[in-house]
Amino acid sequence: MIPHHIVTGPDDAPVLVLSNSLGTTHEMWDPQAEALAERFRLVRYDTRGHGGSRTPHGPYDIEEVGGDVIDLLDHLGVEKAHVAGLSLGGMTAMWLGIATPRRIDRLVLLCTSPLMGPPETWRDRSALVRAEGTQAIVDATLERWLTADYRASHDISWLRDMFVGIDDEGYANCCSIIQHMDLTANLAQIVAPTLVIGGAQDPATPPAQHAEKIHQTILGSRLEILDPGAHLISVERPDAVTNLILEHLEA
Ligand SMILES: O=C(O)CCC(=O)CC(=O)O
Repeated sequence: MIPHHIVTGPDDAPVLVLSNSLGTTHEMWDPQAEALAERFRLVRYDTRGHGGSRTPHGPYDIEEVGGDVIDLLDHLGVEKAHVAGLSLGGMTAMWLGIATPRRIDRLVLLCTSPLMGPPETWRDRSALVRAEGTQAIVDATLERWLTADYRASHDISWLRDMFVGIDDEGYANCCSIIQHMDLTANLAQIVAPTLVIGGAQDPATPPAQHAEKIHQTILGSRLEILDPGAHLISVERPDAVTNLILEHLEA
């Protein structure tokens, strides 16, 4: 399936695909988009079940959301691309690095995990969202996404609106991806030069259990833990994330 996407930047520049997290759209990358599109042909898309993309019958698995990126690259006539993804987007990026190494140039993995258990959490969350909608979990989600200091000092209504605007069934179907996904056994197969970014205060993917393990497993990867920073690190630390991405992709 070709997901809804937006392409900006010069046609002849290297391609960078940005993959969104659960409960967001391509707009989560707004803080990075302008700077990155000066140097890359920037492809932002909405994971299936989110934003402008369709919500096919679920549940989904990691092969399907990864396959959507391959379909998108084929559709755009792109042979090889850099991919940066946050959380679910990072899972998609890791799967691409494992399954289709010849299509992937460099990877940036932000606040993500090859195994984000326990499975019951995801089963229960999808059931709750199917029953009561994303509205039922928006407050708790925003607390995981951003530190208390950030929430107190910034207008985050755009993120709340984005989250409650996500299709409930699409959100629930994507919870199933995380519920069933385990990339740990294959992670060491990634050969793409990889930057791993964590948030020191991320309660969803605490760096000691996730980012550091990814870094230890992917040979030659670079690890950066941003402090302060919670789960939606590209929003909370926009300039630091943009600069790290540029440094890694242009090295
Ligand atoms: O952000 C993701 O893509 C998956 C993890 C998550 O849902 C973070 C949260 O707990 O809200």
